[in-house]
Amino acid sequence: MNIAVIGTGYVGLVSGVCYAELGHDVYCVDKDPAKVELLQGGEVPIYEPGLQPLMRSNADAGRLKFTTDTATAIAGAEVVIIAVGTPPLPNGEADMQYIEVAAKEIGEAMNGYKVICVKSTVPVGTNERVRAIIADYYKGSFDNASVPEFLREGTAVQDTMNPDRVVFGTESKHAASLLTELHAPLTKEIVVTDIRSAEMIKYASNAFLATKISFINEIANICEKVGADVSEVAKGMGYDRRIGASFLRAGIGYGGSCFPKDTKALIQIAGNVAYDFKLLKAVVEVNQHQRYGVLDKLFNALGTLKGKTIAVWGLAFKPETDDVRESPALEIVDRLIALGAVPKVYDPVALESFRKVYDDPAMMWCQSAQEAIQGSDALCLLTEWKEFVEFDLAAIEAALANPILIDGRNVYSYEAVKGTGLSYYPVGRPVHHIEREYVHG
Ligand SMILES: NC(=O)c1ccc[n+]([C@@H]2O[C@H](COP(=O)([O-])OP(=O)(O)OC[C@H]3O[C@@H](n4cnc5c(N)ncnc54)[C@H](O)[C@@H]3O)[C@@H](O)[C@H]2O)c1
Ligand SMILES: O=c1ccn([C@@H]2O[C@H](COP(=O)(O)OP(=O)(O)O[C@H]3O[C@H](CO)[C@@H](O)[C@H](O)[C@H]3O)[C@@H](O)[C@H]2O)c(=O)[nH]1
Repeated sequence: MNIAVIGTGYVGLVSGVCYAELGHDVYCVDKDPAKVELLQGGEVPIYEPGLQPLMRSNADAGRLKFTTDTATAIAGAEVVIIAVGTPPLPNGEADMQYIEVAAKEIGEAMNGYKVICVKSTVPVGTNERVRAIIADYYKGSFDNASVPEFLREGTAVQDTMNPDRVVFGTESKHAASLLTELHAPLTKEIVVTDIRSAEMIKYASNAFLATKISFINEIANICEKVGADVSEVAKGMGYDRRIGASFLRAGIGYGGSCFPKDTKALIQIAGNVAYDFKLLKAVVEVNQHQRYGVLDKLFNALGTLKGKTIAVWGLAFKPETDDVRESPALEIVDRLIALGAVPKVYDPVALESFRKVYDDPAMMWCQSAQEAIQGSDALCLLTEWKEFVEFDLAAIEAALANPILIDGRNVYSYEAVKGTGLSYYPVGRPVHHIEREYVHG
């Protein structure tokens, strides 16, 4: 099949590479000439495990090409996939400007029948709008489909090649059979539905996962007060198949380019049809508040933050990515500076991407985890990178001026902390377990 992908962000690049890996001819287009030049030179502009070798092997095999010109990319394509950004507007609504420009450019370049798919996360009704824009410029026949994407950053290749399901919405039998043929090698679980339902499935899925996280974070906050252990609670809940074990890790709340934006967009989508999505509003509010737990614990431990050096391990919104969009670390570092502390920050891959969006003369940029903790008054772990999880706790204790460890991701076991002199502050787990013999596995 000949496929054109519009936009080479996470979604466009990963899906383009994966479609090529399935043996299709893929032409990716991006407006950003610097990005296209990098991609043409075999370099990947994002940190995503496994992506670069797959991209290079498919480019070398001639199945994957990059251009800045939409007409060139779509000329021979049967399927056109729009994967441009839909960032949040100040009121939370999704910004449709990139989608609309992409639709116009496709309309202008159309040279025959194609199936136009929207993979970007878009409000219900957007595919109809895309159809109308293209139809303004192109009078021939074409079909539309909503093909939402469910990949996670950090495991994007694995998720795309082994998805739990593929969802698409279309009114066209021909488009349905073409898209089924395209995705059949990936999974048996293909949900074919109408366009509006497909658009809603994406928002509903992200909103539900965000709800699970805020739910377990609230349980964690109660656990802290009643002396229960949220990781035990989550484990006990997760064995119930109706609940499921995933997305019940308590911590500093969700970040990233999707959950924060898509929850707020769904609240707006509901609001536009006069529906007050109370539950989701609470999910967002709980998430916003959850990150402040780190600061409360620092206050408890240190009394004041003025003049204190605070090691911050982890700036990315999750491990295995350099993406810092909506990372809770941004606000935590900002608050630390506002409170007169000196953050000593380190992340294995996200230092540069963080520096591009946040810099302050009051902070110290460290080149190693060890450098960040050396002589610091406390350590806050904000991203559960393997390097931090495996760090020797005795070495942390030795390096810190005050042996205070705020574990925002609950990565250390009581067993590991016991026997060290660290004052340990996890999320929703009682520290008195450390003092007594811990008998549960
Ligand atoms: N990032 C994720 O993990 C993820 C996962 C699932 C769904 N999504 C959704 O997919 C969409 C894309 O997300 P992303 O993170 O890949 O976006 P991104 O912002 O990282 O990348 C978008 C790319 O599109 C390019 N672009 C914009 N207008 C263009 C045009 N007219 N022609 C060609 N290129 C154009 C930009 O230059 C940019 O490189 C969003 O709607 C997002 O919500 C993202
Ligand atoms: O139990 C959990 C699970 C996740 N998180 C946090 O939630 C955020 C999002 O994590 P994750 O979902 O793994 O990463 P994303 O790459 O943002 O992927 C989400 O957003 C994408 C964009 O829409 C969707 O495609 C994916 O299906 C959806 O999982 C991160 O800050 C995590 O630290 C928790 O706090 N606790």
